[in-house]
Amino acid sequence: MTAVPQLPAEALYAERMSKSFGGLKVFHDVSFTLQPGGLLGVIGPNGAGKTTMINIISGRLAASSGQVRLGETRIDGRPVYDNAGRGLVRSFQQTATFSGHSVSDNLRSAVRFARRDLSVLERLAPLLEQFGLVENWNRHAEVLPYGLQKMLGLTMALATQPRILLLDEPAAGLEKSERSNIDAYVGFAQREFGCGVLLVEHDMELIRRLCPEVIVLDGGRLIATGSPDEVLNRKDVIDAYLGGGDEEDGDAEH
Ligand SMILES: Nc1ncnc2c1ncn2[C@@H]1O[C@H](COP(=O)(O)OP(=O)(O)OP(=O)(O)O)[C@@H](O)[C@H]1O
Repeated sequence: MTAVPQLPAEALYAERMSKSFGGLKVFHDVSFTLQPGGLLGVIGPNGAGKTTMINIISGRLAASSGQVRLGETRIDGRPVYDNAGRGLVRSFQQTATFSGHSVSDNLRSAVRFARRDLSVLERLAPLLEQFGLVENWNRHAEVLPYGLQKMLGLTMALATQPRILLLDEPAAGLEKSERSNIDAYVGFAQREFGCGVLLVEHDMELIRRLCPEVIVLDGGRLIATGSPDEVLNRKDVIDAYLGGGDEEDGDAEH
């Protein structure tokens, strides 16, 4: 196998990102920086704009104004496979695996999508073993239990050998007992690939465990930045959650 070239470690810059759908402005002037190897949590009630933000950063949507850069390169609105080749990938809230294809084929597809070398799968071996994907190597993705499908989707994101990883509610749909897999996954991504991780999540226990810093979105605006304990004690953040009626999993307690 040929050696996999290491992509440069570059920071992700969101600069006054805004997004409108027709006359509806859903995202307003949001700016932040994610350093290489860093971990930034993103929280906010339902409809706050978290998924829209990931759609813009991953290239699926162009910002209406402002921009997103990876190092010096503007990436919002660029083809998703282009950004994956550059080392930026996202995971999906729901599972995003190919039905009718084995675990092995799904992972190989992810490698090919980002134009990487298959040797990257060797680097993933400890994680594949830990999640129970090795013992299901030749089974079709759709017959796996939901939690395993979710971990396959997340591991496919890592198979693109990313430097910036955008995680859209990785714990959604997982049993409480399965959620420590997300801790292991994020730790592995940072250690093995030096990933900068943007973690969108409703599970506040997970956010508190993993994230030194979070940003809070509400109504498409960035309303707070700080440590999870700092922001979750702020009145405007508490009001945003109470107003938003987000009671998913009962996790947004303060
Ligand atoms: N393609 C679209 N056209 C019109 N409005 C949209 C579109 N996509 C998202 N929106 C609106 O943008 C706002 C933000 O939605 P988004 O899905 O980004 O929120 P979210 O914070 O991810 O919510 P959740 O936590 O429920 O996943 C919502 O009001 C939504 O209805």
